[in-house]
Amino acid sequence: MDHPSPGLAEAVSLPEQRQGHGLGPAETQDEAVLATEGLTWRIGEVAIVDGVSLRLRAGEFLGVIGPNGAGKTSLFNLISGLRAVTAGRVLLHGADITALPPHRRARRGLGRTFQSSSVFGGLSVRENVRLAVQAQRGGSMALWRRASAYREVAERADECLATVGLAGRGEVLAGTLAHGEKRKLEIALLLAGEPSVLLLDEPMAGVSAEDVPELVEVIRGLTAHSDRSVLMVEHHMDVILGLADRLAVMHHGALLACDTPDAVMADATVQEAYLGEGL
Ligand SMILES: Nc1ncnc2c1ncn2[C@@H]1O[C@H](COP(=O)(O)OP(=O)(O)OP(=O)(O)O)[C@@H](O)[C@H]1O
Repeated sequence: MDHPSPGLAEAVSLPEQRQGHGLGPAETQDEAVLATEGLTWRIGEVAIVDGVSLRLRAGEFLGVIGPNGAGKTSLFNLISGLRAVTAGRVLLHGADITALPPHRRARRGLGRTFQSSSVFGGLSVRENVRLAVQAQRGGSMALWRRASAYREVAERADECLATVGLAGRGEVLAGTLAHGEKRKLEIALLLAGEPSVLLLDEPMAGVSAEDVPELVEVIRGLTAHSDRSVLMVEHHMDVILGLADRLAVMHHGALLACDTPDAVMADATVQEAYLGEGL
């Protein structure tokens, strides 16, 4: 997307907002739910993603930042299977999923939101989520012949809506939702797939300033009191600093740093990378 990256200086001066969920440092929780090893995507001679090795732990919130064009969305495309890697591996719960298509990665617990929406505007909010739950549970129309199965699907859909704060909006046509609520619905659709790892690509894009705090709280809730892990690209530094346990910084396709937000912000190489982009 074409938008200005915010400056680090602005971000550093923001108030501390992180609310840890009790995860210890890297050494005490080194079982990665998602790992990339030397992940590389080249177009001709140009490495768009260049040997990125990352580890995401259970319950962890890992933010991905970097100047425009650093390769963040491309990294997500490789992890979710939208693009085939040139080299390297993607591991989910220790299993190599590098060769699997996106829907099979999703079945194994890897959920992704897209910058473009997958919402059916002509259906109600609840109907959208019911369809997603039904798809997760096998999708056959035979499912609906059992009243109890229908009830279970409806209940699970309502749970997903409640989790994202849309409990009272089930009957509204999805196409009429404002950007902020639409993003919440997209997250509810993702939750219907019961993912253990969520990839969120710029969830605040297009959301009005007054809707941002509520959406931030919904996203914060995704890892609170659960083993769910989140990998999130976000340009709003105040938002990502308030959410992330660690930050991965990309620059020219490579991973420049991956550490606690405080350590990353103090890193001279990171500051240079942002300043080098003329910010
Ligand atoms: N299909 C493609 N063909 C050619 N170049 C591409 C393709 N996809 C991405 N690129 C280039 O790769 C680089 C990284 O793009 P990418 O969208 O991954 O960066 P990003 O960090 O997500 O950027 P932004 O923050 O602006 O969204 C950019 O220079 C982009 O133009």
